[in-house]
Amino acid sequence: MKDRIFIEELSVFAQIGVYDWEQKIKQKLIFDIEMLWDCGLAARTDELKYCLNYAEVCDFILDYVQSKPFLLIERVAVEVAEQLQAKFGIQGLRLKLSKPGAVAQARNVGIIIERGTL
Ligand SMILES: Nc1nc2c(c(=O)[nH]1)N=C([C@H](O)[C@@H](O)CO)CN2
Repeated sequence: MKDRIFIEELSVFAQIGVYDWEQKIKQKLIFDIEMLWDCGLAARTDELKYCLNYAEVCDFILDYVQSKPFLLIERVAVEVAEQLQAKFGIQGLRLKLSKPGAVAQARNVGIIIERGTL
């Protein structure tokens, strides 16, 4: 089974950064996520309750990342991945977290993590 639900360029404004000035502002983070999910039952029944609801996943990420301050993007990425696996029963995922404003000379910087089997 290789089915995946994906989310591209989910933007959230977060209190994120290691410097004092960064904790006084909000900065944009962008999530790109692929989540392993067997879509067979949802496809056969056409019922929302059997799918991995990408809208619910997005709402959860927005609430979680806006709920508290973070220093490192590593912490955001790993915590969100662990929360998604536990809350939604996702066996495997790939999560890319971008902080596009962090380095003026770079178009983008960030982290990519994988958990479970993909
Ligand atoms: N690997 C990381 N490197 C850096 C991080 C980070 O979260 N992970 N953060 C910063 C600063 O907060 C930076 O974004 C300010 O411009 C530096 N390096």
